[in-house]
Amino acid sequence: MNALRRVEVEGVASYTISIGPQLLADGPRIAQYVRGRHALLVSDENVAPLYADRVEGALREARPGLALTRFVIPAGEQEKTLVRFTQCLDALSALGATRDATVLALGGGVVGDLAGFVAACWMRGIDCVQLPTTLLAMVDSSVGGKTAVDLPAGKNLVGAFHPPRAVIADTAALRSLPDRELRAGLAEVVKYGAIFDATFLDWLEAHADALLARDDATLAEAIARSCTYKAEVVARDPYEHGDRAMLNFGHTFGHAIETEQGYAGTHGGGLNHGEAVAVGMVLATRLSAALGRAPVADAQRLTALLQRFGLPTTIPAGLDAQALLARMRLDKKADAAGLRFVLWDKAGAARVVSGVADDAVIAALAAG
Ligand SMILES: NC(=O)c1ccc[n+]([C@@H]2O[C@H](COP(=O)([O-])OP(=O)(O)OC[C@H]3O[C@@H](n4cnc5c(N)ncnc54)[C@H](O)[C@@H]3O)[C@@H](O)[C@H]2O)c1
Ligand SMILES: O=C(O)C(=O)C[C@@H](O)[C@H](O)[C@H](O)COP(=O)(O)O
Ligand SMILES: [Zn+2]
Repeated sequence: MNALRRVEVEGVASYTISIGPQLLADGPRIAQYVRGRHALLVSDENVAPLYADRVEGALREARPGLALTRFVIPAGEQEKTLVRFTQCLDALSALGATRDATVLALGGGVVGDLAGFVAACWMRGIDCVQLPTTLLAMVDSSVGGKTAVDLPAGKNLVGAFHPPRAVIADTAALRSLPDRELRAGLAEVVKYGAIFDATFLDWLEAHADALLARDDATLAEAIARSCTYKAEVVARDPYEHGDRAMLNFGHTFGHAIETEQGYAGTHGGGLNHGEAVAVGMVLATRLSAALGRAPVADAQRLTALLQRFGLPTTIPAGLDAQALLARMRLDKKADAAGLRFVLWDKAGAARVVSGVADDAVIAALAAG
């Protein structure tokens, strides 16, 4: 079934997530969210050759006279930087973008986070339409308004909450996605089952083969269900003062791994975000079990599902436990009292826990 699906994100700045095939060629659908006379399409060097002409052509046809330019970065996590942020602002200046301008983020989470942050800052905030092209971006990064760039010291350390004007996920774009990136997206999909709904884990186990085979209807269902989980918690807690922090399950460990690897990611021989989160979820379940939470059987089930999706579940060789712990001190959940972790009570239930002893964290890391 290839019908259009819509998920609404409620709240002060409510918006619609549209999910379906060929939406990047749907000029009127995209144009309805472009208010002014200026638009900047931000993309990367893998995605732009595949889809930028299609989006721009459709948009120009739907909106003759629109001043539309393109800013393209090299692909990869190492490009989610303040340098690219500044260059992107320069592109808006060159365009003469006014306050009703729109940034179009065409790509994965790297492009989405960077472009969203640019939109948050230009003239103190302009519209951003997210056009996610990776599974990870469709199920997670395009939704919720977290925008950021990385610093050498830590992931997403500079950013803003800036909800998108709309999210338009063209599921046909997933056909060109490398297998490794599909699997990375599945890590964040598994996360929703782990923290919110054990029956979603049942569904993922039952549909693992169809997801890996990129069955259109199954992928669309996984995207819509993931967006629904995220939309609910983001509507309740847009600025992460409370249970939105559950979405950080596996991320304290995962971000430390990404940072310690210098954001090498897919393009530099390291773990990408989804892979690092997969390892991080396994470490978080181990830490949870050591602290008397999370039945061992549930932890084994989660690990098995991640492995079935071809995701790593152990820390890459050569990373030092003390160095990773030091990285975690700049995690955004940490406060004056120290580190806070999203720990697991059981499949489908998690909570934020303060005061976790360093020794317990080191022990979880040392077990691999
Ligand atoms: N803001 C949030 O809430 C949030 C949530 C999760 C992740 N993130 C961030 O998202 C980033 C990871 O995003 P990602 O996994 O999408 O990685 P990514 O943006 O690096 O994309 C992965 C790779 O796939 C390529 N690609 C993208 N779409 C393609 C397509 N359709 N066909 C062929 N190639 C394609 C890209 O060029 C890149 O090489 C990280 O920086 C992470 O911190 C943010
Ligand atoms: O939307 C959220 O909230 C998330 O935590 C989603 C995460 O998957 C994502 O990686 C996010 O960027 C992490 O946020 P951070 O605040 O830890 O940088
Ligand atoms: Zn994430």
